[in-house]
Amino acid sequence: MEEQEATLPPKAEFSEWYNDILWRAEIMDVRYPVKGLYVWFPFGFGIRKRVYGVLRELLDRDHEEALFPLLIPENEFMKEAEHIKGFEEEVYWVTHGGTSPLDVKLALRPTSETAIYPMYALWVRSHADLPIKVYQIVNTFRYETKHTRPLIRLREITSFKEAHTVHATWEDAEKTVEEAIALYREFYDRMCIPVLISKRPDWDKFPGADYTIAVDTIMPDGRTLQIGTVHHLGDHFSRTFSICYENLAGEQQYCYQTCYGISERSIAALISLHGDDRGLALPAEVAPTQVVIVPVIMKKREEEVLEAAEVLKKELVTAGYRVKVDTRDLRPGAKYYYWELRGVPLRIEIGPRDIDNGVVTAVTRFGEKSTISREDFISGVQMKMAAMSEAMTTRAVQHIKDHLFPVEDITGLKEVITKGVAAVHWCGCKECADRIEEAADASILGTEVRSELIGNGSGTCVICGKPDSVMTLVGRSY
Ligand SMILES: Nc1ncnc2c1ncn2[C@@H]1O[C@H](COS(=O)(=O)NC(=O)[C@@H](N)CS)[C@@H](O)[C@H]1O
Repeated sequence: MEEQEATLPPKAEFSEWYNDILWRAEIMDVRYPVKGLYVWFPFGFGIRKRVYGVLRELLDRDHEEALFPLLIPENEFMKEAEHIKGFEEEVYWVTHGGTSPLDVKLALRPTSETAIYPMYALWVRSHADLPIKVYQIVNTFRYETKHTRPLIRLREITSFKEAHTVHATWEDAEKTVEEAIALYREFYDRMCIPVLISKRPDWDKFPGADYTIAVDTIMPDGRTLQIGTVHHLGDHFSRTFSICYENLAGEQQYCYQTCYGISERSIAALISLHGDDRGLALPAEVAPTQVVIVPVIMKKREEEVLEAAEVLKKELVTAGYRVKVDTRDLRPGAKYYYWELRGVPLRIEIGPRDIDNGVVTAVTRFGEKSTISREDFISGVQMKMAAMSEAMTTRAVQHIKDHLFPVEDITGLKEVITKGVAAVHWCGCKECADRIEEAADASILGTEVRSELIGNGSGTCVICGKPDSVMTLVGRSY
């Protein structure tokens, strides 16, 4: 990569900041010659690898990972009416093999229900085969016509984790929906990303689902980003694809299903929520480099300092950290900038005076400087890392609080909607929803909000004044 220029735009100019940081922190190369397709630089891929490593760790507790084909024959894709309606404008088709036209055209999976469920019909014979809890992490393709944006709105979704489960009863599927929500909460807690979980309005649920629970966060510019969804599919797909089992009475019983997905939007949120004017700030768990050691070179004792730095590195590596010693021939300030831009949580400086005093200097990514005594070095680093993640979570929660506005009338709604998410009471009827969305030039995000930041009490509808109206989030989204 050519040398990075001096500075990032301020994060307040979020769109410029976001595009710039993807380049300067070597996350995404957006120069690939197909709209909506982008290249993962090695450093960015290192973040993805660790973020999805956490996701796999959580899923592997009680799911199995599998892998289904990319290409879906038209006859299977076209089986479920609502699903088709929802995706027919977005699906890519393969029509030729070489120069020969295919007798059956093949869809590039936009999501894999219609690839997986014909196979589930073969896998489920009896009650004993249930539940199935399988996921895959693949690329999927959606011909998005809205503004594409790296990590946020792609035409090739490169990191699409999709779980597809099969159950004997509607209630078993509902229980799995709740478990999936809990898993997503735990995953985003580990990313230090606060989430707003709500039930999407019926007109915005996944095509073919009974209902959709969405996981949203609020980006620096106040717009929301949907960073996960959990769908209860009822028996819509099992009837379409004949996924059934013989029940105790010997009758054919249709199964009940769920599916839930996360994409690289999780990484867009990680970058956007924690980054600042100096660059990325990454939770230690997913930082490609967790500690950078910068030796303070003084000519007369250079060898001694470099040796001390290598000893510190060895101790950190033994303790399980990902460490770099920066011995490049650069001014210290240029080194600090380089590693801060890449979100390294902790910098250790070691010079002759530190050696003489038996300490090292520790500087967190947020600029807190302190000394750690040499004998407590590892435990000192461990405490700093934990404090950093705490600080990240606290800052991100404050950001959500600062962009969440309970309002009681349309005037209030119009005032706050450019700043963030409004919480209003809505009676649940479509007419009032249309009036809310029109007045705010924003969308109803969801009801049944599960967040300690929002009360769930009922109130009077912001449009028609009907009492017992429900707490509802309204916002502008990516
Ligand atoms: N074009 C896109 N680019 C990046 N991420 C996307 C895109 N479209 C959807 N996503 C993400 O993928 C998640 C799952 O997509 S979805 O359509 O809501 N749900 C499904 O496809 C279901 N089959 C569950 S896997 C969404 O919550 C959203 O975070």
